[in-house]
Amino acid sequence: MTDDSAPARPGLSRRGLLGLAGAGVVGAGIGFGIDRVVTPEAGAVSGAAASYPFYGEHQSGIVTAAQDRLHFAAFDVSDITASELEELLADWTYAANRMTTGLGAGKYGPASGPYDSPPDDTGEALDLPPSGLTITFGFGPSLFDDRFGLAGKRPDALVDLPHFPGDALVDTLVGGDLCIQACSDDPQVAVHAIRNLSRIAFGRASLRWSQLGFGRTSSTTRAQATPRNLFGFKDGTANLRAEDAETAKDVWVQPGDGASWMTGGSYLVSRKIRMTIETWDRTSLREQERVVGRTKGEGAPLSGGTEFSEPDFDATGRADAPLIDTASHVRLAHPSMNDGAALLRRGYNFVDGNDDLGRLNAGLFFICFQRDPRAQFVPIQLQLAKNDAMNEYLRHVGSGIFAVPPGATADRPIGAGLFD
Ligand SMILES: C=CC1=C(C)c2cc3[nH]c(cc4nc(cc5[nH]c(cc1n2)c(C)c5CCC(=O)O)C(CCC(=O)O)=C4C)c(C)c3C=C
Ligand SMILES: [Fe+2]
Repeated sequence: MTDDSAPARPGLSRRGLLGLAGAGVVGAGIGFGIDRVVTPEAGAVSGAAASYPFYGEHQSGIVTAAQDRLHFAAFDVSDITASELEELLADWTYAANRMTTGLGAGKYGPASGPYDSPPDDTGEALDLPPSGLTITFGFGPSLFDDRFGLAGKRPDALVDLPHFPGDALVDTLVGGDLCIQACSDDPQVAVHAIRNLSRIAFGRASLRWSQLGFGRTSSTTRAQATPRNLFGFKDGTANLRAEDAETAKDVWVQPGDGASWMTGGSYLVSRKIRMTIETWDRTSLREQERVVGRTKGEGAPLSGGTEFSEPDFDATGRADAPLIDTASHVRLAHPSMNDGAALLRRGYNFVDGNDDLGRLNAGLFFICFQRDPRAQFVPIQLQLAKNDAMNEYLRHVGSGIFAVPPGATADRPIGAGLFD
């Protein structure tokens, strides 16, 4: 469908224009013909046609019903100026807004526009509906060093994560100046989004590391059934949910929390966690359930009840032993063990081929959102890293922390508050 109705880019740079159209010259008025179909009512339809608005008070992809696929990317910003960084964020905003409605990244589309220039969209999503695509942007601690004059804008909550006991982080899987989380129910749509945003960034930011995920490992709304992780257990049962009134205070940065440009934003922590599934698969069901603290079939707490029953950590069985083991994951991650702290989890399973020993390189790409990582992810992970029986089957190899600013509007691109 012909489209030129997307909101104009605020202050579009010549450089950005070139990036969006590839490396060539953009000719005015040529070839507005081929693009994808706009979904009429964002969020009102489900399935492949589902579409969530990019613009809004908060970024989408946080409390949005978790989609089934992920492409996550961390970028390093090149040797550019602060105003070129601002232009990059404006160009990303423009393209992200289009792609989440099912349009191509640029106004011409993959098979139109100036014939002697590269197309402004790569084309692999041309015939595909938006499939619930959300694109969520974040800023890593390193963005606030001395390169862009942003040191004074670094929120106190955007801490450098401490070294946790047992961490086996690999340098090439850690950090990043910027991140983009693309989620969709169609893997090709998520990959198309990251590919095009990366293409638009050419010369301004480059990929540092990236991760594909399949199979969500959380539910973020009450309507969603609980999925399973690669240990075969239901994951996401006790997650924060979009509909619950208390979720907002645990997820969104509130006025007075610190850096005012982050009000309405959130903090994302990512951990690439390798799961030694071959060892797990040789472990008895009794031991698997002891480690998790829930039943494998129903996902009910070992203290009894059904999936959504509250765990009773005081309940005891034979010889007065606690029914939910003191080292079980569920007990140690529970708010009652962590000063009331809770997380909105939004992770994905991954399998990245196999290692030299013939074991699947599999695990969970853990993502969580929160109002303040100093009071949420850090203490919970410290507790787990020290005491969790699950550690025997886990290895944390990648890590990232990012400030996720509030949502953009048609005239205020993502991260505009950094440059006020
Ligand atoms: C620091 C936070 C967490 C990490 C890292 C983490 C890794 C991890 N978790 C599972 C599997 C399950 N986790 C479950 C519950 C759960 N996990 C965390 C936090 C982290 N998990 C929290 C806060 C909770 C909820 C605790 C509660 O309030 O009851 C469960 C049980 C089902 C559920 O509630 O989701 C499973 C199963 C894996 C495999 C893993 C690393 C690979
Ligand atoms: Fe967990």
